[in-house]
This record gives sequence, structure tokens and C-alpha cells, in this order.
Amino acid sequence: MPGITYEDFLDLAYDPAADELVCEFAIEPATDMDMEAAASRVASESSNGTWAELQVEGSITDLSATACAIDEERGRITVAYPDELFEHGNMAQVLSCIAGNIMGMKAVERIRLLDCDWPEPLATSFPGPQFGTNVRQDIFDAGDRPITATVPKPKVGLSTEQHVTVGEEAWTGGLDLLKDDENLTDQEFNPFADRLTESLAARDRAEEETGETKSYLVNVTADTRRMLERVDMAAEHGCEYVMVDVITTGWAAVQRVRERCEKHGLAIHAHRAMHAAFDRIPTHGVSMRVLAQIGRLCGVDQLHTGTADLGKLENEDTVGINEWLYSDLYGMNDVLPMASGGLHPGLVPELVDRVGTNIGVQAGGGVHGHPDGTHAGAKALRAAVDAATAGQDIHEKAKAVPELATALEKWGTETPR
Ligand SMILES: O=C(COP(=O)(O)O)[C@H](O)[C@H](O)COP(=O)(O)O
Ligand SMILES: [Mg+2]
Repeated sequence: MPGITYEDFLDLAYDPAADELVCEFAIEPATDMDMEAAASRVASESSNGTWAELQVEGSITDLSATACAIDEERGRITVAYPDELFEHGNMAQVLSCIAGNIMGMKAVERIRLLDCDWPEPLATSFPGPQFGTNVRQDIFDAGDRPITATVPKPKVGLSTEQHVTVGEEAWTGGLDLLKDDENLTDQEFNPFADRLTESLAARDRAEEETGETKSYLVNVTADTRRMLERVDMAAEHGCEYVMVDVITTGWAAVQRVRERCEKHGLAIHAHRAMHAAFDRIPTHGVSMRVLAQIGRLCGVDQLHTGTADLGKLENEDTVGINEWLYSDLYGMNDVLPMASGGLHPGLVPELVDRVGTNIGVQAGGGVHGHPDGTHAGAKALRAAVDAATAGQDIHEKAKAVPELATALEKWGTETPR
């Protein structure tokens, strides 16, 4: 009986079926291997093969992936995965196939999952976002402008009272969202329950004062049980959102949060802390593009996708990722990209020029580092966003908004480091 060998996973004449998941990888084969040998091993290990020749009966090869294209020059391969290989609606299982053992196999020096073409049966087995970019209208009344957010700094250490004061100043200064930082959850210096209730009371005051809708991205990140309890608490106290550190928490937990948020009608803000462990080295890991795709399928409404290189952190193709998040995917809702990380008012015109206005603009240091404090910083950021949306020159705007003039004087258009 002929066994299954690596060759069974390579067919460069193969045309993937419409229901197959097609993945593009960048690979650098091991020094003693050519692209074909490495590509067939990638397809094998990520579906149903292994290093040894296997003797099995029946149509087990129906579940085999096929390495169906190789671009020697660019070091790219394409692998098609049959739909039956996957448990629908189970992102952990999907990732254990397409980004699992292959990430560490010796047949490749480096391997990066660059992009996925999600077929309808698999994609629609996930819920997608409840709101996506519609948060700008469904939750706020933001018109054409980006929604705005700020995260109090220092990231941790402020007492609840200090945190809430900073939030209230930011809201009344003109920002839409107060956001917890990624490592602020339920520590003794600022307990979750107190912060939630007191922030929402401040939100109500700010709404009253400004006549605008305000909301709070409360960080519920924890083990799944505690996270769901916190989602329930956020809903109970009248919050519109929860924030989850989606990479550190893991997609399986995000799926449960999405389910619970639907029950309450809450939107999900996804912070991507730790994404760079997967995507920073451009020749290895899982691209931010794929992480963003997974976020959309699992149903986050807002996702950090970087600043198109204007901010303090390394970014991978913010523009291309955002375009994918807006693109049609079998009628699934889109995702609102959040630009964040080292932003300040002077960078806003160029940001909007590069990525458009269908985004959220988030700044921490660029608001609270304003020489006249958070309230002035919030006014400056809001004015910069309004001007950029209206196509007005930021220096013209600064003539009418002294807080913006001060911010421009302090930071100009520099990229922070
Ligand atoms: O706290 C901040 C930004 O603060 P600041 O405005 O002071 O830099 C966020 O955690 C980063 O946006 C994360 O980066 P990214 O959005 O790229 O994931
Ligand atoms: Mg942060």
C-alpha cells in the first residue's frame, strides 16, 4: 500500500476550490532544502501529514492541504486548506492548523503567515463585529469626523479618583472616549468596580455639560470567567463598550466576550498589546494583517492598527490593513481602525491624509502632556481632528483655538520616540 509522503502535499497545477482557505506564507527554507521541499512540508505539517511516511486507508488525503504555488524570487508560497479540515467557528483550532507547528519546524529557517483569503463557509461560521465603523453613528453622532479617545497616563498608578478626574477633563475638553490602558484592569490602587461606576458617573456629567455622547472603554481583560463578569458589570452600569487585550487574552476568550456582548448590545474595543511578538520581525510569525482579519471574524468592533508610521511604535501597512477591515466580506460588518501610539495634534493632518477619517484617533501623552494639562490637551486634539476633517489648515485653526497653538508649539509635527 502506498503511504502518504510530502509529495502528496505539493501540486503546483492545483487550483484551490472556492470553499478552501488559501494562505500566503513567506518562507526561507532550511539551508539543505529547496522551496518545493519546504513548501510541501509546510502544507503537510499544517494539515494532516508528519515527518514520517504514513500508511493509512481511506480518503484521508481529502483533508490534506496543498502547496499550490511557489514564487521562488519573492520567497512566497501559497497553501490551500480544505474546508473539512476546520471546525467552523473555532478560531483556536484554525490557528493551530495554519499558524501552529509550522512556525517552529526546522524545514524552514523563517516562516511568516502573510495573508489569508477566507472562504465563505469558514468566514461566516464566525459572527463578525456587531457595530464596526457604525459606532461613529450608532453610539456617537460623529458625522464625518474620526471619533477621538484618550488613555490616562501614567498607564498604571493613578488612583480611581485621579483616573476619573483625568477622564472627565478629557471628555469635557471634547473627546468622545476615555480608554483604560492595556495593563490597567483590577489592581488595588484603582479597582475595576470603583473605576467603572465612578467613570460612568463622570461620563454622565460630561454629557450633560457638552451635549455630546461620551463613552468609556473599560478594560475587562482577565481569565474568561472574570472577563465575562466584568462584561456583565459594564452592561449593568450602562456602559456602551468593553475593551479587551485580544492577543494576550487569546481568541477563544474573545469569542466568548463577543457572544456575551451581543446579549448586552456592547461594542468591543480591541487593544493589540503583544501583537509585535508575532509580527514585528518581517520574515517570521503572523502578520498584523492576519491578526486583524482574525479580530474581524471573532467580532471586535474597533482595533488598533497603527498610525501609518507617524507614531512611536513600529507599524505594518496600516493603510492596507485598514482597507481590508473595510472591505466586503460576505456581508460581515467592518471594523473601525484605531490610530494610536505616540500621536499628538500636530500629526493629525498627515494621519488623516494617509488613512482617511473613518477611524478613531487615540492619544495619551499627546493629550495629557499638553503644557496646560489634560483639558487643554483634549481641546487641542479635538480641534486638530475637526480641522483635518474639514480640510482646514491646522495653523489656521490654531488661531481660533489657543490650546491647539500651544500643542503645535510644543510638539510641531515630530514623530516621538
Ligand atoms: O497607550 C497607548 C498609546 O499611548 P500614547 O498616545 O501616550 O503613545 C497604546 O497602548 C498604544 O496605542 C498601543 O499601540 P498600538 O495602537 O500601535 O497597538
Ligand atoms: Mg497603552
